[in-house]
This record gives sequence, C-alpha cells and structure tokens, in this order.
Amino acid sequence: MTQGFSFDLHATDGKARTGVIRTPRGEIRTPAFMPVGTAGTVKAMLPESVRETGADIILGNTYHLMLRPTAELIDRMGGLHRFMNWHGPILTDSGGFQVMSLAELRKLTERGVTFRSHIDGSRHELTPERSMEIQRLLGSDIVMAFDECPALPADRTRIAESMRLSMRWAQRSRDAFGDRPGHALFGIQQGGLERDLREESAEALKAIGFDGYAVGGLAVGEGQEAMFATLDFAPDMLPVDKPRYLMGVGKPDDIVGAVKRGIDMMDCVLPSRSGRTGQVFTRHGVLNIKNARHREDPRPLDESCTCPACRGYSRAYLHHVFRANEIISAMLLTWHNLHYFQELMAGMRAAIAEGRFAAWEAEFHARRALGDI
Ligand SMILES: O=c1[nH]cnc2c(CCNCC3CCCCC3)c3[nH]c(NCc4cccs4)nc3cc12
Ligand SMILES: [Zn+2]
Repeated sequence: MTQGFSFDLHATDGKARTGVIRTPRGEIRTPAFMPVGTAGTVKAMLPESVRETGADIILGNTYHLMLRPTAELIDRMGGLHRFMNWHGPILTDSGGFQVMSLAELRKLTERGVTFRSHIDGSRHELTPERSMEIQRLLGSDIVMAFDECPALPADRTRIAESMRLSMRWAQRSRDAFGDRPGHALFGIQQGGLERDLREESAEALKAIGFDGYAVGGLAVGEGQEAMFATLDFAPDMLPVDKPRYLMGVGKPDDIVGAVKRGIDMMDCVLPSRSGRTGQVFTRHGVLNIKNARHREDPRPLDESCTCPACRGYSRAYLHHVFRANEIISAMLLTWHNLHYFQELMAGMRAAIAEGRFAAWEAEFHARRALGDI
C-alpha cells in the first residue's frame, strides 16, 4: 500500500459503500463526485466556490494541459495545485481518452499514440511513460494509468485486443510511475460488456497491483441498461478494499445506479457543461432555463436548494441573463448544478451510513416523477 494514501470503508448497505480516501492533501468522502477542471479551471467557478459546493477532489486534464501551457511550465510554476489555487486532492486522467476524442491525425501503435494538437496542429506523442511523467510534473495526487478505451459498438475481437493492449500499458504505467509516497496510481479495467474479458482484465490489474481501480470502457454509448448490467458484475471483480472509480458517469440516475452497484468515485462534465447550455438539475428532474415558461416565474430553480442561485435569484432572472448571454448565467447555473450533484452524493453517503439506501433511492426516483418543475 502506498504510504500516505489509504481507503477506509465505514459502512455498506447492499453493494453500496461509504468511506473516506485519505491523501496528504486531504480526505475524499465516498461515494464522491469529482467536478472536471479541464484546462486548470472548473469553468465559470472560483476554486473556493467549487470547494463550497462540497467537492473534496477535482479532475485535471492531462491532454489539454500538456498542449497548453505544457506540463513543464506548470511544474516550473510549482505544480497544478499552486498554479490553479486548488489545494485539495487532484486526480488527473492519462490523456489517452481525450486524445482519441479530440486530437487529429492520431496514430495508435503498441508504443502509444502520436497525434496533432487540435489547438495548433503541432505533433505530440503520448505513451504510458510520457503520461506518467506529465502527471508527475502536474503534481497529481491520483494518477490514472494510460489506457485505450474502444469506441462502441465494437466486436468482441476488437474489445479483447484493445483490453490486452491496455493491460500491457497498465504494466508500463506501473513501472514508469515508480514509488511516489502519498501519490496513488489507479489501474483501469476494460473488456466492454463481456464478463470473461472483464475478469481477464481485473486479474491482470490485480497481478500488477494498484492503489485504486477504475471501471473504464463504459458510458461510451452502450446505454444505461447495458451499463448497469455490466456494473452488476464488473466492480465485484476488483479488490473490495480499494476505491472503485467509474469513469465518465454521469446523469444523476446513472450515478445513483452506479453507487448502488458498488462504485465509490465518478467524474462527469455534465453538471458544468450542461449548466452553460441552460440545463438545470433539480430534485424533481431537469429543466432548461431558456424555455419561455420561466420568463416571469418568480420561484427559485429549486425551493429546497441552498446554493447562491436559489437563495438570491428567480427563474425569471436566470432566464433573462441566460438569454442575454451574461457571464453571471454560466456562474450561477454551474454553481447550482455542482451543488446539486454534491448534495446527491452527501444524501447517498448518509443513507448508506444509516442503512437506508433502498428508501433513499425510492424517494430519489419518486421525487423525479412529479409533474411540472
Ligand atoms: O475507459 C476509459 N478510460 C479513460 N477515460 C475514460 C473516460 C474519461 C473520463 N473523464 C476524463 C475527464 C478528464 C478531464 C476532462 C474531461 C474528461 C470516459 N468517459 C466516458 N463517458 C463520458 C464521455 C465523455 C465524452 C465522450 S463519452 N467513458 C469513459 C471511459 C474511459
Ligand atoms: Zn440551487
């Protein structure tokens, strides 16, 4: 076990778990939702505001930061925590997933991926070794192994070959990561929706040994039913005493279903990105503030929400500033959505600790069935 990094399980309720991940930069209450700080910022939010929403940890984005301003510059500035003034834990992704979805002229080989920057067309290479170096330069507390996530739909042969490549890259990530007390390296399980391939991947990762284990290869278009069917068996293949991180999830009901199946950590751009498009998450479901029906509505977004948007502003105002494309619109809607996602996590942590997760889940779904929100 990497010293300075530990995971304490406090309670379980069915497959749902609640606990704390301890790191030298602070504790992470699980189940945890991790806001995405793409290019060194959680868009439209000050770091202290992100903290106020209840987030214990944020994500940093290796792909964006390696291109601009470069990991070497951030290292010379004292690392990402100092650079962006976020002094809690940071998890950085390996860059691999973003390369495959954002970069141009990508070339994938056993060695890694070469690509051209979507910003200025410059040529770059990402390998397990380079990804570990970049994440070290950023000063990341939780480092993700360099993996390949196959785009679905893909046939079983392609999924098996991709998973086996990711397992070879997982070993190279582990070897290159070295021994960094207080810093953790997470492996990523692949294998699509196939039970035997997921098993082979889990066994390979456990043989290498990681401080935490991610369930990758999901939330890539398979749909919620297939994702939950896979989560009915995949997390159980991973060590019970280490954190389990489901990558890229998700909508509130995806998050609840994942926690119910034993997931401890999740990340998603949804609350921040959709906030900027006017999509608002409330306990009664989703609304879009640009809809004309909010034009003269004096009510807050959510009567029972204590965030600054709900304490100080009406839907009519938020409708106006959204339509006028005012900067405060992105600020208030992002704050509200991040606050809502953190409230969701806090509600589940308490429910699991008190052995009433099933009742909490039933109420979560019932609230959303109400009519006009
Ligand atoms: O197997 C995977 N390996 C590695 N990363 C994955 C990610 C990216 C997780 N968020 C990274 C963040 C780093 C900081 C910037 C923002 C992303 C996934 N995201 C999704 N679904 C959501 C999706 C998002 C886009 C297309 S699908 N499935 C994923 C599967 C994997
Ligand atoms: Zn609110």
